[in-house]
Amino acid sequence: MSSYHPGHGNRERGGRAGHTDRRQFRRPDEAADKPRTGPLVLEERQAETSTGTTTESLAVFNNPYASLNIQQQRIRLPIFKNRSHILYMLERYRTVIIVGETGCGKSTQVPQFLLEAGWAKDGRQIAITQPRRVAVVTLATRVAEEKDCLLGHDVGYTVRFDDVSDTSTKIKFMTDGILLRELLVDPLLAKV
Ligand SMILES: Nc1ncnc2c1ncn2[C@@H]1O[C@H](COP(=O)(O)OP(=O)(O)OP(=O)(O)O)[C@@H](O)[C@H]1O
Repeated sequence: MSSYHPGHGNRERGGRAGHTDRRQFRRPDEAADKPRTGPLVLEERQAETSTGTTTESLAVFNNPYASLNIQQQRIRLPIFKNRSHILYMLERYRTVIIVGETGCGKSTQVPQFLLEAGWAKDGRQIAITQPRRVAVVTLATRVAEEKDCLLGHDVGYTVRFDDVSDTSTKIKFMTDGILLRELLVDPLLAKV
């Protein structure tokens, strides 16, 4: 994975028509034996689910802090300096809307702030929805990497036909459709 440059903000979907000047990133060697976390999983799953070629659905992250360790990368994200404000607002109000530029850390950091503040105690889960399954898998993989845990244990995800979580999962990413399905079984989302 050392040759893969995860990124800050600029997410490029490969195959964008007319976009010729984007940076070239080397893809991980598919033949290599790699752990079940990190961008390789994303690529595998995109390849499985993509209706087009793999190149068309490749997600690339450009990260200026890639040389730092993952915790140093976390604290450099713009959202980090608002951590206490966000936790305070979430304690005080039932609904909080967070607006921030793309890549500032909303999807990957807020769930971890909540976990660190004890919101996943007593068997409760922190659920994060995304409209697309690719985003679900990417984010879960990244957060598992940041938490230094195996994907599917403390951090997991559920998309249709693919449940990578267990009963101990504390941060779970899912598609909107999966949350709706869970609402049918548990209308009050008692565990979330
Ligand atoms: N799969 C990944 N691989 C490498 N780096 C990642 C990955 N996912 C996120 N990051 C890094 O974490 C940072 C925060 O990403 P995050 O998805 O939390 O931002 P966001 O504010 O939710 O963006 P958006 O509004 O586009 O959803 C990114 O800028 C990027 O540097």
